[in-house]
Amino acid sequence: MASSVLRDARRIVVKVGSSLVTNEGRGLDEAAIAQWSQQLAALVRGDADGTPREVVMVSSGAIAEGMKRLGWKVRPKQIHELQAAAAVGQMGLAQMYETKLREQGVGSAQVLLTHADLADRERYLNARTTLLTLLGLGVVPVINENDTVVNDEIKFGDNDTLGALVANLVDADALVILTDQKGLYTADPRKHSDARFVDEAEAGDPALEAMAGGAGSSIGSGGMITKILAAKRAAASGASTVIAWGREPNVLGRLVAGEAIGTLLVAQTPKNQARKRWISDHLQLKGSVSVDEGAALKLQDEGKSLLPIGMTGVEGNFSRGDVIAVRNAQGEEIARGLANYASAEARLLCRKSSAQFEQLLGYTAEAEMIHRDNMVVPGH
Ligand SMILES: Nc1ncnc2c1ncn2[C@@H]1O[C@H](COP(=O)(O)OP(=O)(O)O)[C@@H](O)[C@H]1O
Ligand SMILES: N[C@@H](CCC(=O)OP(=O)(O)O)C(=O)O
Repeated sequence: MASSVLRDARRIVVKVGSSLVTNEGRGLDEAAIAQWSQQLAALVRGDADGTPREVVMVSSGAIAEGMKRLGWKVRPKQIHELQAAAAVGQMGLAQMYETKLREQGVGSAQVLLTHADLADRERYLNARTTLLTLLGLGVVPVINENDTVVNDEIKFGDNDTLGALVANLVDADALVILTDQKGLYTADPRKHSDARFVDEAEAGDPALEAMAGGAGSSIGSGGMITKILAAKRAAASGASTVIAWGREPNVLGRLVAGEAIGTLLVAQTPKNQARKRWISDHLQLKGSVSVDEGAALKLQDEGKSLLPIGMTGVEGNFSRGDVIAVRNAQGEEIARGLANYASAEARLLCRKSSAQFEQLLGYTAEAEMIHRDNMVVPGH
């Protein structure tokens, strides 16, 4: 089991912490970022086994790098000073990844997200679509929190949580958290010399939370507890997590080759099942669309997406990203999922082919009303 989790993963979110990226605050570790970029590029190209993988990098370090650039020795307490430091440091961070990935022949993209972006259904779908488009283009998104616009109450705060939410967002198969320890120990190894290493456990096992202490350095935030909770969150969409030492030579390449490195926290629910459960459990129905017999068959028998051409009517008021039901000609609910178009637009698109969307709406977004990845059809 253990060795196959990363080997079988096709879409991977990698998270690196501030202390690693910035050499515990001494400045961006160019050699380390070059190493990770080389490893990310190898995954994207599929160097190891001929299988290209999609990778998202979640990188911390903006505040630590900004503090260094501003000549600040002590981490400020004021939130606006932290935000200023993050804005300064993010420039260096993005530039460094861009340069190092380009040297490897791989494109990169900067994506800054907030909690509110992922809590809002429409922004969630927009972020998801953009990231999936980037991944499809073979580009590595480099993500950080958009520190400029958030305060303490609505901050992810630590990027472990952000990494897990990104794993949920893109339906990653695995989350790899690179840090300054070899993985999880039974207690903080900086304080307990007798702490034992944990090779593998179930993500979400409450016993893990008792093992984890806070951040070990003055640079990182969160410590192990946020990594344990991130693994639990990632597991909710079916992604397993590995916590490993970021300076382990070729750590990413060796993980996807099946080597057991670091601590593996295994997701208990398979990916597809987890996402579908999330769609059916967590979201309130905002409306519905009725479909003809042909569309109903495509959904129920062929597992296809719902296209507007098969829609005969739209009920209720909903926005892009809301959960809606799909009803057959008899009015029975046959599926539910995330709407790509708001109800007003959906009404215009009924019975229309995607070639007509631009003329009707003035723009084209997705060809589907509900993409099959965002849809639950009972029995499938
Ligand atoms: N049970 C534990 N096992 C390993 N490390 C732990 C544990 N509890 C607390 N830690 C601390 O967590 C630190 C890593 O978290 P953090 O400093 O936030 O790093 P990052 O910037 O990579 O997120 C380690 O250096 C370690 O001192
Ligand atoms: N977004 C901020 C803070 C993120 C942060 O400290 O996270 P981490 O070091 O991973 O615990 C930054 O880039 O500095």
